[in-house]
Amino acid sequence: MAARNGLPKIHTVSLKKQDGICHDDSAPTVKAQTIDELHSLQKKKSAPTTPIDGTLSSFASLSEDERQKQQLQSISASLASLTRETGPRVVKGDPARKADTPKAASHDIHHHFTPTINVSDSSLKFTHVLYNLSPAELYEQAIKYERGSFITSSGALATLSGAKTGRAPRDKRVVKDATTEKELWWGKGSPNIEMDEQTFLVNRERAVDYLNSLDKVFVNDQFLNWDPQNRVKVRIVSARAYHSLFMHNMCIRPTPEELENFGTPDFTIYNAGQFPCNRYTHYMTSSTSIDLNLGRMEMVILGTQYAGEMKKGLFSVMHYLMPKRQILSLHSGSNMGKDGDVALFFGLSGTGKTTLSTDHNRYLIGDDEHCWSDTGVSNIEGGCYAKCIDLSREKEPDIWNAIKFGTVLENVVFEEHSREVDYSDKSVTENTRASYPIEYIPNAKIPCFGPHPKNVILLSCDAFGVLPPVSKLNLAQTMYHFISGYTALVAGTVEGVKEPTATFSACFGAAFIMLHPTKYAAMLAEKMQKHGATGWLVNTGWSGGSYGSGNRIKLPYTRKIIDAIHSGSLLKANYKKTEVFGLDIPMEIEGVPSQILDPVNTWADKKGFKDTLLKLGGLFKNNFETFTNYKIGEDNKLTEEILAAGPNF
Ligand SMILES: Nc1ncnc2c1ncn2[C@@H]1O[C@H](COP(=O)(O)OP(=O)(O)OP(=O)(O)O)[C@@H](O)[C@H]1O
Ligand SMILES: O=C([O-])CC(=O)C(=O)O
Ligand SMILES: [Ca+2]
Ligand SMILES: [Mn+2]
Repeated sequence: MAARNGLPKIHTVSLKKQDGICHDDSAPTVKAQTIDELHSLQKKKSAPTTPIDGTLSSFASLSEDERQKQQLQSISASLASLTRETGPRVVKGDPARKADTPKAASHDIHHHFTPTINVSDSSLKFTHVLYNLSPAELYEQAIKYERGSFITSSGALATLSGAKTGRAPRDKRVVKDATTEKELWWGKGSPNIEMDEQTFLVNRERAVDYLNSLDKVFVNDQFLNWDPQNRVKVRIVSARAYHSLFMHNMCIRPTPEELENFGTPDFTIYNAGQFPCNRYTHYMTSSTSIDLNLGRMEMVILGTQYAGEMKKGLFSVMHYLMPKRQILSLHSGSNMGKDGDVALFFGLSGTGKTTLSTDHNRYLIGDDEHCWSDTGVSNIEGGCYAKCIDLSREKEPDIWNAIKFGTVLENVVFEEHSREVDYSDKSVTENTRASYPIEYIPNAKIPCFGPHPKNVILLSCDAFGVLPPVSKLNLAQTMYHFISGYTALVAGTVEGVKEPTATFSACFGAAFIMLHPTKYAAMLAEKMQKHGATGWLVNTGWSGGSYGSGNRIKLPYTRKIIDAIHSGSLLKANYKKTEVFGLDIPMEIEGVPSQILDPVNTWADKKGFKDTLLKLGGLFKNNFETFTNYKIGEDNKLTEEILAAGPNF
């Protein structure tokens, strides 16, 4: 019975057949003749999408081939650099896949590209374009080619953003030309650090040549702004699947029909973040440079892979484009009640926009960037970007549940084997983040727009612990606090107790505004007045003492406060005025211990409270000095009222 190699011979004839009953559970064999053929069966070709309504579309008369050709030409034009004046020879698909090699693919597509005068090796090379890939395809790209990409136990894609785990505002530059010199806010306090057109082109060339040197680049064609009248078409060219998936989540995703008719983008990002800028280049002060050119409508990213630069770079562009159309751009979250009452949540990073706008009892319009036009509020984005340090299922269930397949989880730490994320782990950074499409929140309001706001909530995380948990503001106070844009987060907790430092960031987003803060403030005042919105100041920070002795106000209490604002019940409460800041604070709120509503009650050290209050008041005064010479709105009356609405002592 032994076979030649000494092993027992295997019986291939089923013995079971002999009893007349068929126990054979094997399925029919696959049709494929080879392994390659078998693998080719795994992926079904999707049917080519055709425009739904031919009369509406300018491309409707085009054949599929023609349309594909125009799309590739448009991408090629985006990637044009001096080494290849006509743009690279682009071909769709992953170079690692045999079927995608230029020979087999669209060889007819690039025949019209005549060789350039300066033929270089790069002009002979094809650039493979991975165009608007799906999350599943991007997962595969990330896991195969990008170190640090893993699937977590809930299905999210964990990634590392590299050396930079936050934005680099000091490395962000804006081209100053004849137009922007007049239009933008420059100088002290402004986020717009200048560069010239020539330097921009040097960096652009560096980024584009880097991208063109790669085997493949990712291209996302997407939209900003859910208001159909004011939609902006954006193209993002990047080198990482992580970046492509992040933008897939954060921008508005086009339907197949919208993508077919996309045409030329209004704005293009070249993200060459893995590659540094050249420090011998004029203006460069580090190896990171984020460059915005409003004339060319382009942005170049060198030397940082932090994905938030793309999101917030586009936000800056909206802060330029929208006010030109009398539309106010806002660093705010927004949600809507069952009765259609809309609230805005302003606040600097980490103050609670995402946490508090994501409310199981209300419809989420958006968590971070909005436009307020004559027709109401619209979200700029298609996704949310939540902080996930110390995230808990109990306190933030909707965000917790949104961290699933398709979500990008930046810089989190997970258990090696189970891939269970430890949200309390700050080993990589404290700024761990989750980026997910807005529809991952169960009660998202899609399309993401709503009527004019009823409540405007200014969030401040006061680590000094002297601002009341909630105050009702009049219009002048709302403007004063909007222009001040105060928060005091504590930088790092690693080395024990640290002094809180005050941050003042005009319009709760000085890093993103392009015009002088008073321009946005005037628009906000006008809109709030016209639509009768009420302003509120909510401290999501410390109570019972400054950072170190007090504690952060419990999230469930803040939620109760926000509930009372939404329901209108807080408007009817009894109020008293505070010292120094002159804020109107309620005496009671359902579900919140009354004694915490006046911060002085929570401090054991009363003198310490008063000293800290005066110290913060002084910081506000100092900061506001920059704005005392500016007029806000049409008449001087409002300006005077605003100046008087600050701390008084
Ligand atoms: N009382 C509170 N109110 C709000 N947030 C709180 C409170 N206590 C703790 N937090 C925590 O503070 C953080 C608020 O971050 P959030 O993501 O909402 O910031 P954000 O305003 O959206 O900032 P960014 O613009 O950077 O996205 C969350 O991690 C939340 O869990
Ligand atoms: O841009 C980021 O990194 C996150 C964010 O929303 C902010 O800082 O306001
Ligand atoms: Ca947020
Ligand atoms: Mn933000």
